[in-house]
Amino acid sequence: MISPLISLKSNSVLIIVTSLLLLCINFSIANEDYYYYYYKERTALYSLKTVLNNPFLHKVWTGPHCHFNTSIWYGIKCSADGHVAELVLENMGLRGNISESALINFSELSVLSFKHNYLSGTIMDFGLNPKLTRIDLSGNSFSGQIPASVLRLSGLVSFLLQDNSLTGSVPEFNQSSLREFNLSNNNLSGFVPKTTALELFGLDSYSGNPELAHYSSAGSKNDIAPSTGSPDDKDQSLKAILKKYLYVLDVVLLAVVILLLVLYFRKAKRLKKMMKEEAELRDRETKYSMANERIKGEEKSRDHHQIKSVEVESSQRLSVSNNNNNNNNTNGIGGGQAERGKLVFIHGDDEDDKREETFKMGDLLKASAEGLGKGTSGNCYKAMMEGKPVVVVKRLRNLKPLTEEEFAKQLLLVANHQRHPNLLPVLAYYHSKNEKLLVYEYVAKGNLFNRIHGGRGKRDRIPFRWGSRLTVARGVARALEFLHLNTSSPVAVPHGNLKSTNILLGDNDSALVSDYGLASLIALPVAVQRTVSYRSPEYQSTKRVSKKSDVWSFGGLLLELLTGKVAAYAAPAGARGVDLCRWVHRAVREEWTAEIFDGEIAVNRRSAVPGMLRLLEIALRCIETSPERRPDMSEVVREVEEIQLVDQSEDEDDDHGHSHERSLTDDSSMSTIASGDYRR
Ligand SMILES: Nc1ncnc2c1ncn2[C@@H]1O[C@H](COP(=O)(O)OP(=O)(O)OP(=O)(O)O)[C@@H](O)[C@H]1O
Repeated sequence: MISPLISLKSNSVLIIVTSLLLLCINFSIANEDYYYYYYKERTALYSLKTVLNNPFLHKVWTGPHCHFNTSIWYGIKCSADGHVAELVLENMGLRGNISESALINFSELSVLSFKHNYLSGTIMDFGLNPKLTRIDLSGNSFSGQIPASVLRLSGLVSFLLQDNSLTGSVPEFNQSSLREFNLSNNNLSGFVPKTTALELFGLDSYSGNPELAHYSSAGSKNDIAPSTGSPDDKDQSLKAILKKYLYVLDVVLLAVVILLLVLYFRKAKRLKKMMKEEAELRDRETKYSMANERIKGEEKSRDHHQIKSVEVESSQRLSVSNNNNNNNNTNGIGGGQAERGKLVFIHGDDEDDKREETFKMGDLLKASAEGLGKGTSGNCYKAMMEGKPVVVVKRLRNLKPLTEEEFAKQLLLVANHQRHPNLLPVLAYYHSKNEKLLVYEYVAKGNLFNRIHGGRGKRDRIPFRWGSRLTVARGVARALEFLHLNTSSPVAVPHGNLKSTNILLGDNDSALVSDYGLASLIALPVAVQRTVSYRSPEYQSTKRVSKKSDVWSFGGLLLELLTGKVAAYAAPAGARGVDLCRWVHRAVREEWTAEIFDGEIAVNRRSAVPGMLRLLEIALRCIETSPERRPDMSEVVREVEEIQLVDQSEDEDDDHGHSHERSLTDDSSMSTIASGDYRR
């Protein structure tokens, strides 16, 4: 951006300097001209003084003859630029023979008068006195012809040459400016030319010329001879022409300089503007990227400290005091309708079920948070408050556009479902225009997915044995049964998203099913993405989530428990899964059932095998393609509970006499499963 400005600047400066240099040269030439002409005039005046030889003139014609337009020399007037403009020496009794070239150095001369003296010689050449307007040489003794150069005096007003001894013809004067004209009393001859200018003057102007006829009827053929001039004259005229050109050049150069300056300043202004705009743009970009960075930073810190971001909104608009002890709540939700900005604790209907409101929104806002994971319905954060129980905050997103009342109503349904030992209760919720939060107890042992798949092959992995898996299966079955049978709910709410990451592990491997009841809050397109039940075969035709689709999901969960393989439809982001239903069906069909079970289940426990096969059988019935052929959850619970829970310590025993594979293949149940007779 700067370089064009510099190049423009340097070019312009070069041109300006050159132009100024030329102007200086011109000026010095002009100056030199001035002095040249000044001294030439002076020399001519001195020559004239010598010729005239007049004591008076000798006395007064000294020093500089012109100082600008003033002169101390007698008979001389100067022009503004210090040249002789008038030469008037009248009635002084002057004598002398004036040369023809006596006036050639007076280029500015406009008035010449030597009238009434005794001067002789020929009439001077006026070829280099173009400004002459008045010539009065009357009353002298001039002889010879009237020079043709008088015809070139275009501004001639007065021409008085009477009373001399002139001979020859009258030149063809035709200057329209001519007002006074007298050639009387000379020895002129021929005809007075018939020109418009001369027609103005009568006989008096020609009288006293015996051989001169007043009008030339034939018209004079007097050619105006061009001034031949001396070499010096030629030099003068050349100089005059050169001077004229130099003036023109000066004007042109000056115009160029002005033009360049104008262009330079305009371009500089434009460049300055462009640079300013560019700087502004850069400034804006910097601000924009800084803002972007800031937003990114904010997003990042929101991810890590999500709860903190609520603080801004809450502290601005919301009261942090939360514990609503108002018991006029008929719906079972603590405090009835959520007051704007308050954390609303969810209680059961009866007094016994009242939760202790051990923390407030303010505590939550101050808590340090740790991200647990990004679900499709929102992100989960572990919130650690000082001196308070650790909780999990689920920041909901992709919600249906529900009003606060509708949101509270849906949570009421959840609240009514929550009082079961295998369902993770929602402790509280928070609702504002921009923020919807659910608060849960924190379950330290984590989720079933990590228990099955986490740390495989690592030495510190605690094996997940058959007894624990069966306990989990029972707990989940009971929780689902509870959800499906809950008649107190005005709307039947299937879980809709049953999968191993939504099953948390409490004490003694008790299952805590979470994430239930959210399907009614989430916008449908997102719900389709997240909800495992939507992947059930019948969803393609019915487009509805049902209790039977929950059964299908439960079947899938049992397969995951038994095989230790990740189910593709329920795999969290980043985990690759297999189509467990197809895989297991194939294994059963091809009678390599022994390979179905996770090697870690019961390393060498023969006693566990019947239960495992029984659970596999139940799982296969749950994943029947036709929903009608699937058992309902009550049936499933009964069957799962019939499976004998082997002594936990047996899980750990080593039975070196029987290999795991042999135990399974030897079992007669295998043939039952393979033949498909597990269906009741
Ligand atoms: N109360 C809790 N205690 C401990 N861990 C929890 C608790 N609630 C959720 N988690 C864990 O936090 C993680 C994120 O859960 P979240 O429900 O947001 O996503 P998801 O279960 O992976 O997917 P989806 O949104 O489909 O349910 C999961 O690993 C989940 O097991």
